[in-house]
Amino acid sequence: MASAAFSLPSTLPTLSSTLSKSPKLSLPLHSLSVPSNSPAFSLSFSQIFSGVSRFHPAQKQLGSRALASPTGMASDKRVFDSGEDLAVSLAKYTADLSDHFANKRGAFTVVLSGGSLIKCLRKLVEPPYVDSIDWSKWHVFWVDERVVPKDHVDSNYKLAHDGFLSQVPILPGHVYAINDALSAEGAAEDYETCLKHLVNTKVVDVSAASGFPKFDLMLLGMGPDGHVASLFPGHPLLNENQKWVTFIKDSPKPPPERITFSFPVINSSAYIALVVPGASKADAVYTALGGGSSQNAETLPVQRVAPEGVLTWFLDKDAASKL
Ligand SMILES: O=C(O)[C@H](O)[C@@H](O)[C@H](O)[C@H](O)COP(=O)(O)O
Repeated sequence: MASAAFSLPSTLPTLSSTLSKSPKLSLPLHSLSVPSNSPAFSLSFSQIFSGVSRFHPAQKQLGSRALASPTGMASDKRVFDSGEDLAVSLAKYTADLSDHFANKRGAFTVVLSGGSLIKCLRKLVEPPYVDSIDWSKWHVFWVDERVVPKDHVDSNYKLAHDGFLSQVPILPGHVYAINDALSAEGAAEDYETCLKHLVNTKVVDVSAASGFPKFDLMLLGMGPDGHVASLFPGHPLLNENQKWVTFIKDSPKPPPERITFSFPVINSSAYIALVVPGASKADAVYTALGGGSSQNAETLPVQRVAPEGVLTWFLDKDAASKL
């Protein structure tokens, strides 16, 4: 993808500034609220999507099978023989969910990670999706963010802006970046406060089961150590069960200061895609999906990903090489 020359606007939107300008959605409230027992949520992944038959013909899918999650909810694993095939499938999956939630609730709340995920979304900025998706319904969040200025090379906002958001017509007021003028603690509190406002105004759904925000689609990457978001192996933040958004100042992956959604928020999602390419992830993938952990081994953070809704793994053949 040729990346257009990009200069960051002098005034970058923050979650707080966005909210102060963003009007409430004008749709009736009932059309925005999707109860957890609605038909859409009781359908299995294969009922909503027709699986392999809906894959792009050019896509070489090596395998897809249903897995049992710790919650008993079926999850799905897709393995592709190239990053290109993975990107094609991920674009179709995301576009289908965008249509689904835009029709059902008049909004589509999407949560991004940093890292290689953004490159994996590259097909969304190309035809047919760049033209067919109703981008005006998208509301974009980050599952974690590094506490750096938004024009810093380590910023997940900048990564997503440069590689994705600047190339599609998502409304600037629907992009919820952190307030980078605050400390890690302050930015986490600010993000949580603003999420509460978005739940109250029905932009973000809420889980009837957990009371935590229920995002429509969470797109997660995974590190070689099995971390997701900024929830790292052995860290006390793994057990955070009150806060929606918390902070870390000793991240083993640089930079050290970050904010992150907690597991209860991650696991209240309607859909989670775990997008995991690369050989460096093969051991953690095997531990999570292949029964690779011994009795004494510590549970990897990724093994705690068990959404209320549907979990789908998008793996390339290198990440799946030990399965
Ligand atoms: O900001 C971050 O660091 C992330 O959100 C992090 O959780 C990332 O998703 C994984 O580390 C995978 O990153 P890669 O896909 O680049 O390996």
